[in-house]
Amino acid sequence: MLFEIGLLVLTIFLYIYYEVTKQYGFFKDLGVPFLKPSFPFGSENGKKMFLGKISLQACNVEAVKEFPKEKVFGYFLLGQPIFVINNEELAKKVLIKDFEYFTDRRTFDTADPIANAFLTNLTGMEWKQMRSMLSGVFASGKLKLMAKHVDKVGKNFEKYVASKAKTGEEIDMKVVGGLMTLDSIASAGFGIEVDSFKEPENTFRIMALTLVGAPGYRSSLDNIKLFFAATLPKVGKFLKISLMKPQAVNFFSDILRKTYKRRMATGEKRNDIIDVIVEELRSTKTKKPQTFESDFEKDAALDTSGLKDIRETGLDEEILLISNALAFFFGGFETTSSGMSIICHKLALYPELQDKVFQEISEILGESEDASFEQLQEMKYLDMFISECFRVTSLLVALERKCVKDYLIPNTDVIIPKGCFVKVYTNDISVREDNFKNPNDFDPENFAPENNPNKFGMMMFGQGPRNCIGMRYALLTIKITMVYLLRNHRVVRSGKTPDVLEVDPANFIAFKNGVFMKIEKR
Ligand code: HEM
Repeated sequence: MLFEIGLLVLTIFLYIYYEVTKQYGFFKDLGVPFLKPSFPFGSENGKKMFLGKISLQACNVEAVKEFPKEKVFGYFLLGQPIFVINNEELAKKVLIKDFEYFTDRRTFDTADPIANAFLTNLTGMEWKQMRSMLSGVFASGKLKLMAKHVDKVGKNFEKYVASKAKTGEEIDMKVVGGLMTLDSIASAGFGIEVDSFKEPENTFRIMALTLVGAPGYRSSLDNIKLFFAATLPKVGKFLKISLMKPQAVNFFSDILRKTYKRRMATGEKRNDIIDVIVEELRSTKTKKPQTFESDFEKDAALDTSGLKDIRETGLDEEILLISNALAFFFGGFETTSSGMSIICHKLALYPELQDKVFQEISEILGESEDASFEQLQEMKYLDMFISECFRVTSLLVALERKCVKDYLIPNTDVIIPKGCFVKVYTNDISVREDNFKNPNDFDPENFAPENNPNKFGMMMFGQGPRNCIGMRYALLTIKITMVYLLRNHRVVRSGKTPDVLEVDPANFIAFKNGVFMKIEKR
């Protein structure tokens, strides 16, 4: 018996060894420089990441340090070859001009049909169909109606801030920004009004934290599962790995289903994401007109050839509503609160620039109690400040794409084969001397129109047709938060405010040791 068990273990080990190492000659055969791999973790940067020593971002930064002058090189994650593109022109080709070769991202093939239908998880024509259908969800007219829900939450946030100014307590902006973001999504997204500032333990919040696997709500076992689903999808599917905790999925699906049924039956409208998604689902024409409010959006134009009318696809409206609403939750919750943390950290570090932001807010708001959508659009210095925060501190240092048809890298004889992953390294583009007036300092004037900023240099929301679909909504929430934070208060450094925000290796959208600061009354 012992012999049989030993034989089985050996066979499994040999199989894993073969699967992991079979492509180790990949880059050598292509003549592309690469970071040498070793079993089982792959290249040294990948090994450090898997062992929890460095973050996902640092994994890419370390790789680039090895080949700072190469436009294209490779490394291995386990047995998976990863191309790195570290060149602005090539980056533009992969993300925008030659997008048809790189339409997909890494997907998580799970046992969960709702997660499998997330926009983030769709590929090829299915993705294009859904992206086109959702493209109107955050159009200005719709956003303006949603802004009222976020504004209400902003006022709760202001009361909370006032209470902290009185006691002089330190706050962790990642946590507080999370409360603001969550209540906004609850209201503008799910039609539910909660006040997490008063009642942080409310069921909606606990379930939301469980759903996204926020720090403290995700075990090491969950991280291992996620890792398998991302790097060995066949194993992930075989083990029936689910990305989301079933009780949280059921909780939100139930809310969405009931709300959907009630609204269908009563005709009730609240101008929130539920209404807008259903409207978009119903109004979808084969080719919807695309509207662009910036160059960033123009670069995201979708080639709509071959698209069907959504009603011909046979997809179920209720499932589409649930998966898209949850995908927005996933895409928007931790990212927006991390974005707010980055901004507030900079406000605390640069009080004189904070005064300029405040000055603009108070001039534009005047005596008005509420911040109107139009007033928010007028806040141009705030826009510049936010862009500069995201240029200097980005959540991601590289954007990932999957090559969907063999791609000959221009001016070389190297072909990126179909099926390979490519990391477009964006970090260096943000600090290139010729891209910004003052690239090495924190200076919102870098984004002043007269300084001709390189729109490609702020990659926080990605680039090209697969960029962040929620950017306008995220910026709206962030701007409302800044207005209610600063109009009567100021953010100041506290003993625990870090000089530099360091990403937590265990969670790429959280920061090591929090983002602490204090609030003072103006
Ligand atoms: C500050 C906040 C946010 C940041 C920094 C952020 C960042 C990003 C980034 C970097 C990507 C990948 C882009 C690429 O690969 O080129 C992305 C995609 C995405 N984001 Fe956001 N995001 C934010 C807020 C939101 C919000 C509020 C929503 C929804 C309401 C959202 C929904 C999505 C979705 C669905 C995708 C996938 C798009 C696709 O695959 O077509 N994000 N986001």
